[in-house]
Amino acid sequence: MALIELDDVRRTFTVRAKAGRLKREKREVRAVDGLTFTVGAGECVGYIGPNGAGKSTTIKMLTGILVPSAGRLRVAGVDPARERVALARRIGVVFGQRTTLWWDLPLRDSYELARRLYRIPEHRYRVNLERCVELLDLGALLDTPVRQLSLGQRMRGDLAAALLHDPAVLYLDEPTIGLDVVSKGKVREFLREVNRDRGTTVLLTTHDLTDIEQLCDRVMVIDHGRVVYDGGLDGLHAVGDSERTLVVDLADERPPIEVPGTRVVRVEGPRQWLAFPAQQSAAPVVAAVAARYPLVDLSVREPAIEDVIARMYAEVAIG
Ligand SMILES: Nc1ncnc2c1ncn2[C@@H]1O[C@H](COP(=O)(O)OP(=O)(O)OP(=O)(O)O)[C@@H](O)[C@H]1O
Repeated sequence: MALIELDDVRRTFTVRAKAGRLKREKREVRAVDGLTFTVGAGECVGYIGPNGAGKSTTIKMLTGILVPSAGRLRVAGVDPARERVALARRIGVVFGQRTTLWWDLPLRDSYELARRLYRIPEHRYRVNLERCVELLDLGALLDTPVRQLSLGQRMRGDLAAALLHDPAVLYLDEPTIGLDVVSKGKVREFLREVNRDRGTTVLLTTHDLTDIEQLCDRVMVIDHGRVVYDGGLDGLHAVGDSERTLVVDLADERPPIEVPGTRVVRVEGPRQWLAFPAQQSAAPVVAAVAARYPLVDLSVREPAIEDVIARMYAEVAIG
């Protein structure tokens, strides 16, 4: 069942740009330019793209904050802009950059307010709160005012607040931004649990590609308001022509070695770096090196997803 459905959704903004000393001209910006896709129940989808690609505009339309200029949009069967109250019961939203919690209130009171706002049945509220408190390690923080929480603690508090009413869909906008490695790990672990065990559908916007690697089976890349890639991470490597690297420690220093299907990209003493296409298995390359040269050690390095996407953006810009 599709929980998020977009059919040729568009959103334009009219901006006034300076044209000469006194004149101002109206110009149309196509922030979202014909998006058509669906997200099925239980999926965790990474929604990524360069700055200004149209990600926030999409999320704002999905939360009913912005009305599309054209096209059809449904979230859990609801038209977001027309049925905002019904939608609020079905979605949870977490913005890494700002909190939905009451700044001066202890976490506990913010949650109590959410209970009343969403009219969450007492029993369900208690079960959900207990679960979030345990998984997010919030027990010692419940009586602390939000303004006294660290960024990582506040983010964990926000995640709990977004899930108390059992939403079917969770939108996450940069949920790990500014967090240290340990806090990022905790947030990701929790999100994995929410997606896998509760079956909550997740749409995740992030510039941190480790979030995507660790959480999402499907990635959508958007640029200039259009989908330019929709598929798995592996496929993204193929589209971006990415390369893996075999790092070999030879028994002695040599000029760049010659192995079919690879090229030496770096030499440092007896260590050489051989690049080969990411979709290709490393096994034949390893076998070919071992058959021709005396080896001490070797390892394979995966391509950085950042590089893959940068290449893809470059291709899109050129094409
Ligand atoms: N309220 C607005 N008025 C005019 N133009 C807007 C408005 N909101 C967004 N835009 C324009 O629409 C385009 C898409 O913006 P959007 O914020 O959706 O991108 P984004 O992918 O979320 O970028 P980022 O990664 O920087 O957050 C940009 O060109 C932006 O300048």
